[in-house]
Amino acid sequence: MRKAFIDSFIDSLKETFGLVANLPEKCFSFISLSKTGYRVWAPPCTPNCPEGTACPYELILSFKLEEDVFVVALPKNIDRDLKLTPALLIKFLLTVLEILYIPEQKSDNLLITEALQFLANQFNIEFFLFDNKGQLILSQTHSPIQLSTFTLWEKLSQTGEPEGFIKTRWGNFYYRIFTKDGITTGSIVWKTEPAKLEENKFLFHDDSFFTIPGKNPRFLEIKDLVRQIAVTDSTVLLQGESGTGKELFARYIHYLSPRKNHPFIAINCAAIPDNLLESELFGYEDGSFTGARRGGKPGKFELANGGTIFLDEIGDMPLQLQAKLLRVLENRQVERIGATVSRPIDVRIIAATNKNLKELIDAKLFREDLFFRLNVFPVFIPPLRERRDDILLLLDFYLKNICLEQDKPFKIFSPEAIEILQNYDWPGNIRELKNVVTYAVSICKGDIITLHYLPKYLQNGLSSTKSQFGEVKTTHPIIQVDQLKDQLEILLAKYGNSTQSKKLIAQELGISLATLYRWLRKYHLR
Ligand SMILES: Nc1ncnc2c1ncn2[C@@H]1O[C@H](COP(=O)(O)OP(=O)(O)OP(=O)(O)O)[C@@H](O)[C@H]1O
Repeated sequence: MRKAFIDSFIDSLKETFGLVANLPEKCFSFISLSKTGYRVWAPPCTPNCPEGTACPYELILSFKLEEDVFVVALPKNIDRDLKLTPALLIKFLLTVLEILYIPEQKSDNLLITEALQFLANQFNIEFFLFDNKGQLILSQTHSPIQLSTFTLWEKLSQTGEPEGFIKTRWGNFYYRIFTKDGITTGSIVWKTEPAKLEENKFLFHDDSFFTIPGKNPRFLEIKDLVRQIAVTDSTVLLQGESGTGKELFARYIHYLSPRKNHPFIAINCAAIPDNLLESELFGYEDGSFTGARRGGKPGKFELANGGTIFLDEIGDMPLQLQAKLLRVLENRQVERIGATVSRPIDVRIIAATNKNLKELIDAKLFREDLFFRLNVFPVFIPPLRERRDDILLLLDFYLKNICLEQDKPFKIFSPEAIEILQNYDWPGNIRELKNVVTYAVSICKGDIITLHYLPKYLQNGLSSTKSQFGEVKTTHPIIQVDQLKDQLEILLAKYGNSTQSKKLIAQELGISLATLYRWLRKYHLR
């Protein structure tokens, strides 16, 4: 058991940090084990170490397994410029905890829980580790205000998702629930310090957390299909309006494919002038044209070798290049401009377009044979207005994401703002939604994003969006009610309970005092 534990632990270290170094012999004289059999060091390990702060390691873990002593060191600057950040540590600890978290066998987790506490301390992370019944196993807090773990656990129990955010009066928390064989074994909740983008990036962008939000049944079917296609080597043609997520899906496919550790190269065929597109795609040989770089230059196809090339806006590719692309697809070889020989390539092709390729074929602007070559796996991504049930989810996703990026406390939308956003047409799809949330978060100083903080064109468009999409729904079950109640609680905490305070709250919410009293009665807040 212990051996398996250590093996998984080291595997997790490697997986998270990419590299785990073997410590030089000379270091061992400075490293001792504690009575408990392990120790975590932030070098220098002792004041006597001649290396001192010049030590090339960020962190050293030493531990004894039966008679063997293991020392694992994380180098400070490996080639990809690893920085030991709180986010990276949490990711690592989550990986380890998920593999090993067995509440009944706490002794086996001693190392990791100690390490967790040590690291939390080093990096100022506040966290709480619960067992499956909500009992606190381990915690680390710095807040002068004592956080009620009961409240935290209660909120956690209501979430229903394996990971996500909890907003409390004491700050914002991120949580992760652990399960083993489908049974909840425990959970960890940690406070998202006023997050720095770089440090928390992994939560949203790192490969191992790669996710495409969306719960609409049609969208889920597409995600399923894409997951199946991803593991094959087939060419994929992604179709959908601008901003629907074609590039995101292309990256998703690449990440899920066996090519994931090789390059993903994207090129937008519409953004590059026709005369440059050819050399960008296929490269050129030395001296093949005036101004050509000495020694020649590889094209995107060569750069993507072993990986995936994403040809965005393929409908805009000039006809003469379409012929050349067709040859690449058929022969799996590229010929640089000016070359006499072809080079073999091993590249998966994903193409995307927001145009109707059939119409372009009819207009003789797109080659039919190329279309058939590309259209091996067609994927249609629906516009946002056809999956309205995802609007709230995406708003929520971006709201949290952008608050973290901008280092701001979490905010919520007022019911009126949600009403407008929910009923808007979103011609620019998710890109537009993301921009609207970014705009609102940037200018809103309070906790609640009211109508006032939406771009003017949305504020003015209320009546037209109403008539365009029929009756505006006035309730959005669960989320809206929860949000409204939370929002009222926050404002009461902020302004107090007096009549004067309520006037201020009503003003901030843009509602009448009578409406505010009605809402307070409804949620038993007065
Ligand atoms: N399902 C989704 N969930 C969250 N964000 C998404 C989703 N789909 C797209 N996005 C975001 O929306 C923006 C636009 O996505 P993307 O660039 O992939 O769209 P596109 O269809 O390729 O657009 P275009 O045709 O204009 O190139 C990106 O910031 C992307 O991260």
